[in-house]
Amino acid sequence: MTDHTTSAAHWSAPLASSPVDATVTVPGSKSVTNRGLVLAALSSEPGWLRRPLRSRDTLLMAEALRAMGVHIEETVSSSSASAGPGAGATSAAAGAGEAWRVIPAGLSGPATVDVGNAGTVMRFLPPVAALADGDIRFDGDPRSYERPLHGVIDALRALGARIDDEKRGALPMTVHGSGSLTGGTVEIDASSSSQFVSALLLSGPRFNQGVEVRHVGGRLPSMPHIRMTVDMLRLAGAQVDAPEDGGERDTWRVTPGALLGRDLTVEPDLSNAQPFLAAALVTGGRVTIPDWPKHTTQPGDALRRIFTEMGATCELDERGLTLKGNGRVRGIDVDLSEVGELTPGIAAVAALAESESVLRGVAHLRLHETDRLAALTKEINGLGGDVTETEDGLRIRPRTLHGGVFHTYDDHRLATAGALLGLVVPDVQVENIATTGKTLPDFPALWSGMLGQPVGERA
Ligand SMILES: O=C(O)C1=C[C@@H](OP(=O)(O)O)[C@@H](O)[C@H](O)C1
Ligand SMILES: C=C(OP(=O)(O)O)C(=O)O
Repeated sequence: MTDHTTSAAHWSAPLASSPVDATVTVPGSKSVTNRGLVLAALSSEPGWLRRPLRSRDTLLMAEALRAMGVHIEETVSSSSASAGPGAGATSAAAGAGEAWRVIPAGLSGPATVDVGNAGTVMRFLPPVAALADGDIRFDGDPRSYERPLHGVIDALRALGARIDDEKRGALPMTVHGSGSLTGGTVEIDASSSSQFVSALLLSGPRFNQGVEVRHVGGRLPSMPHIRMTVDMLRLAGAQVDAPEDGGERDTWRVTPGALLGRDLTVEPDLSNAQPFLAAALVTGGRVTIPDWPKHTTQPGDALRRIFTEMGATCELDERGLTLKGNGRVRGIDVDLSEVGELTPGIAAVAALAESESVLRGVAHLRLHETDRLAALTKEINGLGGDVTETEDGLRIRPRTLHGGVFHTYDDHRLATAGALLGLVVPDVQVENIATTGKTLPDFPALWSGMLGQPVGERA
């Protein structure tokens, strides 16, 4: 966690005056949208992405692919957020009917890619760049220089790519694409990010020999995200052998072959549904998220189990997922390795619980948007909490919290965690709420809408 002193305006988190009762339509999944864009760009024919997420991370992905020659046509509605038909009903930017048409073209440089602080862009695109004809320069936010990338760089070199990485294993760097990549078998240590594996698999069908990726090293985090990669590759026509099909442990094989243009509708982002569901849990209210998929590889689906253990009841039916709270929140002892991106939101709920929580298996969060373990500890304790960092997670003990500034370190999930605390703790000021735009466009309006407040009243 770097010391953060930007003077971005503070946002007065609205306090819930009564139990939340709302239906909240959340925008599309970041992880599905960015995989969908990459696969469509590598296809042999045009495809559609319907209800894509339009947020900083996905717009950076689209812009980067355009810079390499891909055509992406957008149908965008005029308003970015609107209050729903009644108090407490609200919908988001990526409304139904919006779509991106992706028309692949010969990938070429020279081009520059701004990765921002998007793990999916900085990891998924270097293999794409290796397939381009020309130099592709990668740069991004200062934090992107600190996030691990060595697994992708070393693997691409082993598979035949030429890369100049001035800082060795990190951004900024230039991939000298030669129009094709040999491919083959490669060993990587992906214990710092599952995105290393996903990155190599996504472009694998286009490598001359395909790719076999073997993870060697500590525990691989975020396995559902790797399953998402495998599922989406198969949907696009790729042949993939994965460990869950009885294959070798920690080994994936992608056969070379053409990818097909698809018409894909993006699921709502279940991890971004988290603050809204948590709002129902901590206020003893009720929130429904429409279009919650019956089957999904998104890690956010684990919220049904985790929040139930923390005291909620969850019901999945034709209206979507409805979570009800009863006004009491239990602590939890849980391994979050598979669903690391849910940690900030769970930590915020745990800080409001009646009993102790232990969150385990998430040491790799120290290398996310910020050092999330240090940031959560400092900020929750800054509001009077009792959080200690463990080797691989957090221990959170019940304490009565008070108001104050909740710093967010350019981390969207820190910002939504602060908003949640401010729902029940008076006078919480969240620093730089706009950072939520990394994956969740216009969060303040969605939050106000959930509370039945006129949009923008508190923003
Ligand atoms: O592939 C993906 O879409 C993601 C994988 C995970 O990354 P890590 O394995 O680096 O945690 C997750 O935390 C991130 O938000 C999205
Ligand atoms: C870790 C996250 O993002 P990224 O895709 O930048 O890794 C996240 O969204 O929680």
